[in-house]
Amino acid sequence: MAEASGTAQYIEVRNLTKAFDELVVLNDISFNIDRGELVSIVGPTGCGKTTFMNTLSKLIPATAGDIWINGEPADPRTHNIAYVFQEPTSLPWRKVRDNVAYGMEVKHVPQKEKNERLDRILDLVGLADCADLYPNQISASMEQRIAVARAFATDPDLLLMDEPYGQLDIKLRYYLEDELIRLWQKLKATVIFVTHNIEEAVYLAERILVLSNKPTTIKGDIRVDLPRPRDYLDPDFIRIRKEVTDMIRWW
Ligand SMILES: Nc1ncnc2c1ncn2[C@@H]1O[C@H](COP(=O)(O)OP(=O)(O)OP(=O)(O)O)[C@@H](O)[C@H]1O
Repeated sequence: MAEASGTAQYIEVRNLTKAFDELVVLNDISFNIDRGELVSIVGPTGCGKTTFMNTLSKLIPATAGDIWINGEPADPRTHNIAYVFQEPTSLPWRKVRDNVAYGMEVKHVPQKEKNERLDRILDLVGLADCADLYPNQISASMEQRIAVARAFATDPDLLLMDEPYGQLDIKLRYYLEDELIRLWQKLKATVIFVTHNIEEAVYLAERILVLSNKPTTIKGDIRVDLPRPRDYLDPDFIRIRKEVTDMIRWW
């Protein structure tokens, strides 16, 4: 039986450390996230953002420390931690609809509920019209929407997104960022979103965690209290972007 954490925090990362032999990448990282928060992680190149997400998702074991969800140590057998990678990850032999449904099948969501959620999500992400196409018949941005839709459809306890729009051109990225906000607001997911792009972090997040160089710790925890939809030219937007940039810059 899991030991209760004794606090009201939804997500608690406690003293997380990850080393590859002598190389300490994550160095005793602790922070909390409220239920339904959208938190962005930014940091210098190679500081360990992907290692951080892989450790949180339990794809790789932590050297020390742990992540707690709702007062229990995170466990992929009992918690639903969804992960959207930078590269599209659709199954080429499945139609768009069946690709989006895949996560729910793995989680054994009952048929009726699965179909209801599927219709809603396909609609929300604008994939309803191409639901019967195969991944090789749609664009890269559409494929990335499959991954995002698939993750949201499972109603995750925690949704991890590792630069999901990093490879897309800027216009598509803006469009998909707005779509992500819509999904997050409607489906009330708790999201950690990693990005290289400070502007994207300020546009999306309610809070930004700024990572240091290796051995990596949290250098800043910045609240982004701006109305939505956000305006890149709003002086407050520019101020926060500068604050984050100044924390990361090494030049
Ligand atoms: N499996 C591994 N074995 C050894 N070292 C690793 C392994 N995975 C990552 N590293 C090292 O950990 C450090 C962080 O890598 P990681 O890919 O997590 O950084 P990142 O911040 O995501 O990088 P980028 O900014 O390029 O996306 C790097 O120095 C990398 O070489």
